[in-house]
Parts: sequence; structure tokens; C-alpha cells
Amino acid sequence: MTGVFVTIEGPDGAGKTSAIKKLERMLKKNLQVDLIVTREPGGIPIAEKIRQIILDPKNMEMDERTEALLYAAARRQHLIEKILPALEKNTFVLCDRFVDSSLAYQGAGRKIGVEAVASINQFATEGLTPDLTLYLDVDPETGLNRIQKGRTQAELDRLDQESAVFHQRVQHEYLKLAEQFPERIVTINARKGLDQVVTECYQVIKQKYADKFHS
Ligand SMILES: Nc1ncnc2c1ncn2[C@@H]1O[C@H](COP(=O)(O)OP(=O)(O)OP(=O)(O)O)[C@@H](O)[C@H]1O
Ligand SMILES: Cc1cn([C@H]2C[C@H](O)[C@@H](COP(=O)(O)O)O2)c(=O)[nH]c1=O
Repeated sequence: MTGVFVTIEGPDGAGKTSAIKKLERMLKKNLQVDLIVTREPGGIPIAEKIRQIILDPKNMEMDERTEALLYAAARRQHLIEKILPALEKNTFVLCDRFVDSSLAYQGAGRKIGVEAVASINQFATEGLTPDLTLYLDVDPETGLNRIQKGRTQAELDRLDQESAVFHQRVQHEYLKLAEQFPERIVTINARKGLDQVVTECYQVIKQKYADKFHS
């Protein structure tokens, strides 16, 4: 595989979607190689349909293992249809969330256990791991305040509606993962302004993959 696989992770409201939009423009201008931006769960039609089922607030009866399996199933299809073919063509792949989200949200947030969730994801991905992960760190209070602004409770998705302690477990697990895999995961303070966050993300990518950039 010759491409580069970069993921962006973080608790809800960390600013991933906003940062990725700006990063995409900067990278498109400056990378010598093709770039695709994609997301999980989703990125391709089958996975986007699974996303709708998982996030639908009407599906409150969903069992936590069912939820973990649906995320892994969406991931498998996304990998096969989109990520792997792009990497094989030397493309730079920037993905909003990947396995670390399942470890943090299902493993820790839902308390299924990080090992159990890692194991179903090992099956789904056959061990594909990002080359670099930018972890946008924000405390749940700040993140949830951001996403609640201008929205009613009913407009929030099923995961956003989870309790503050659920979101605290998610952030705690992300921080543990960042400590465990310092060679892959770079933590960015996402309480800073968006432009600063984007600049830091861009600099980390550029430093690590200087050979892929126009000089
Ligand atoms: N650094 C920032 N400072 C203040 N507000 C921000 C920042 N980044 C994003 N926001 C705002 O926070 C809200 C959530 O941002 P965004 O959708 O990008 O987060 P996200 O990490 O993708 O969230 P989710 O995982 O829940 O989809 C948006 O209203 C956005 O404008
Ligand atoms: C990939 C993945 C995601 N989640 C959660 C995290 C978010 O609450 C939603 C996705 O929505 P976003 O707008 O993309 O942030 O799903 C999860 O629990 N497990 C996962 O593997």
C-alpha cells in the first residue's frame, strides 16, 4: 500500500467536521498527491444507511453490542469500497473517525470493554491501522455545549443525547489511547479557536509527510 491514511478523532463537538473542511482546502492546494476526505460511520451508500440506523434517536432500544457490530460492519464496507482502493492508488486519505472511536465510545462509553471492541474491529479491518491520528481533545462540557447551541434536544442524534458521564468515559479513553500509542496519535488542544486547531493539524501532517507536499 503506497497511500497515506490519516484519521481525525475526538469527542462530540471537538470540531472535527469544521477542521476537516478547512484542512481539505489547504491540503488540496499543497499536496502533490490526490486527496480524499471521508467519514465514519458512512463514506459510501451502505455505510451511510447503517449510520442513519445507528444515530436515529428513535432507536433507543438498540443493544450496545448491536451498536458496536453495526459500527464495525459499516467500517468494513467503507474500507473495502473506498479506503483500501484509494490507498492502493497512492491517495492521501483523510477520515473523520475510525477504530479509535469504537474503542472510546463502545469500549469505554458503553462499557463493553476496549479489548472486546478491538477484537471485532480486528476482524472488520484485518488490522489496518491509520498512519497518523490527530486527536482533537475537548472536555465533554465544552463539546456538548457547542453541539447543543441552536439545536433542540430532539435534533441531537442518539449518541449526542447520551449522559455527561458517558461522554467523560469517552474522553478518558481517548486520552488513554493517546498515551498508549504516542507514535501514532498526536493530541491537539481543541478548546483553542478553530483556525489555531487547523493550523496545528496542518503542521503535524506537513512535518510528517513533507515528501508528499509541493516544495
Ligand atoms: N475550535 C472551536 N471553537 C469554538 N467552536 C467550534 C470550534 N470548532 C468547531 N466549533 C463549533 O462547534 C460545533 C461543532 O463542530 P463540528 O461539527 O465541527 O464538531 P465535530 O467534532 O464534527 O462534532 P460531532 O462529532 O458531534 O459531529 C459547530 O457549531 C462549530 O462551528
Ligand atoms: C465511528 C464511530 C462513531 N461513533 C459515534 C461518535 C458520534 O457520536 C457519532 C458519529 O457522528 P459524527 O457526526 O461523525 O461525530 O457516532 C461511535 O460511537 N463509534 C464509532 O465507531
